[in-house]
Amino acid sequence: MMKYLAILGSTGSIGTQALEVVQAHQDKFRVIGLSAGSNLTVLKKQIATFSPKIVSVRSKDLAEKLRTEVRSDVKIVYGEEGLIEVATQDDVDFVITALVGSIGLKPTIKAIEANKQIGLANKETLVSGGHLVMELAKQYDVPIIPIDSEHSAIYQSLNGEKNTQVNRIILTASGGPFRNKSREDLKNVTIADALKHPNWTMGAKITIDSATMMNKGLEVIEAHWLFQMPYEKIDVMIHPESIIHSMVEYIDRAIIAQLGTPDMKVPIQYAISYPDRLNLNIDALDLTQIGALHFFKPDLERFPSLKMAYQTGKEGGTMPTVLNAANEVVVGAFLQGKVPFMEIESIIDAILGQHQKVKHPSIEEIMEADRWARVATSTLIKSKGW
Ligand SMILES: NC(=O)C1=CN([C@@H]2O[C@H](COP(=O)(O)OP(=O)(O)OC[C@H]3O[C@@H](n4cnc5c(N)ncnc54)[C@H](OP(=O)(O)O)[C@@H]3O)[C@@H](O)[C@H]2O)C=CC1
Ligand SMILES: CC(=O)[C@@H](O)[C@H](O)COP(=O)(O)O
Ligand SMILES: [Mn+2]
Repeated sequence: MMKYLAILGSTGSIGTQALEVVQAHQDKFRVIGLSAGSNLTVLKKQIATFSPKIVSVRSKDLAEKLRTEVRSDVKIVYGEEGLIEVATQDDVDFVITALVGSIGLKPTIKAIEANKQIGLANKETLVSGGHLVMELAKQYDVPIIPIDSEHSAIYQSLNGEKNTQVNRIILTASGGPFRNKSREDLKNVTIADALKHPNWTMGAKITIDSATMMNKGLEVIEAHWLFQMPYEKIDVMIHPESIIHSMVEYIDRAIIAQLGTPDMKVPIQYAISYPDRLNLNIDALDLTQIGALHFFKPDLERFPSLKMAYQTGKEGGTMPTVLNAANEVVVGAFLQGKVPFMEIESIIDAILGQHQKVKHPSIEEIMEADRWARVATSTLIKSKGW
């Protein structure tokens, strides 16, 4: 049966790979909606190839510019309302959320309320408002199928098993580009160094998160919500080769893992075609070529972001919302050369310390905490004068 898709963040790393999968399986998928931020060059090519009915861009100006450059039968919308309109189109069955940042939260909520299935790459949505998203998904009986590679691996390893039989979830982490650097070495790293992920080619924000290991911290919170697991049952293991994408240990101590070459097309195809799988024209994993896989315990003093995410996740309420928003702002500032790499964590820690937690936040309180954290983080960065 044909599946009708909307892709939020179609011009990014996940969005473009999702479209590659779709293009190779045109008999199964039809693209109804796309959304970009400001990359009109890529978006125009996607419009020409996939003929969506509706596309959204970041701002009114960009929407007006695009309107003069594409076919008049494509509806062009913009901003958060535009994202929501794309995600809730009547004929869409499945929404791929591949936006970066908590901007994805509201459109995801609206898509669930419109009974759309969700393929979720946008982890910040669950970090910021995980309790709301999961409650709604349950209420509307809408599946949230992870695209993040670790969570897809867990989803695949859990397939058919009961949650109550799980002893722990083991998230693997590459350790990022600075896995072997001391805190002292980190004082001299550059933006270019931080953007060199050892195993994955991804968008800039998640690549910096991998370098601080905040990515793994966000993924711990993401796993807590997706799999309804207490934090005590979520472990992180450094695995530099990124071949085992994550594993589940059951109460009988059996461990089930998902392995593969690091290629996001695997979790993307799994999410969009679940419960079936699609043929992918990618390299097969040859363990005899790899020879050895390695595993280490993460050093939480060496990677304070991971420790901070566990603590913040356990505190709950609006604390993870603030962690996420502060991280988004400070990573953006790092990428503009305004914050030294070593100070990313101290800024987030300071903002968490200033926040008055709301225990059981509504969507409005989540949005307010997100706004507050963004202003507080920008103000703190400016005051430092780096
Ligand atoms: N890349 C990867 O391999 C993986 C990514 N993820 C997660 O997937 C999500 C996407 O990551 P990735 O693809 O790497 O990110 P990219 O930065 O490559 O892409 C982000 C997408 O979001 C769009 N966008 C950004 N800001 C806005 C905005 N304000 N309004 C509308 N659109 C916006 C961008 O548009 P434009 O470029 O046109 O401005 C782009 O289409 C993240 O949450 C990430 O953590 C998870 C696992 C792996
Ligand atoms: C591909 C993917 O899912 C990323 O989240 C990746 O796992 C990042 O690598 P790290 O393990 O270095 O955070
Ligand atoms: Mn991941």
